[in-house]
Amino acid sequence: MAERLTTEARKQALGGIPDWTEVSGRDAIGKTFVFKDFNEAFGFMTRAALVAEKMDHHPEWRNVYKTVEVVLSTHDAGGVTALDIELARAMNAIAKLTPG
Ligand SMILES: C[C@H](O)[C@H](O)[C@H]1CNC2=NC(N)=NC(=O)C2=N1
Repeated sequence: MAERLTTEARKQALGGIPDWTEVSGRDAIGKTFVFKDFNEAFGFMTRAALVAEKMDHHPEWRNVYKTVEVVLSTHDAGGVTALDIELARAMNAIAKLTPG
């Protein structure tokens, strides 16, 4: 099972993933993606869902029109692990492919 990252390791990893920040009040990372419209937002979610399912690592997320709020945490480990960092990176890459 993936191990929770230390505060230092988490900080360092976040430094390399644009716009992901620590969620206040819990051991998790988050980012709010804003797209051009609902179609782009849902397209992003569809692509990200396929990656998440392949990783067997799933986001907490909320969509309102063109905005997708994402929170990542490894529930089995009770905090942020390398899996969350990997999924955050993948989501940034997917969002880049989405015209918006
Ligand atoms: C049984 C299954 O592998 C686990 O429940 C997986 C599924 N997806 C998961 N997703 C996340 N974010 N954290 C987990 O601990 C987790 N565990």
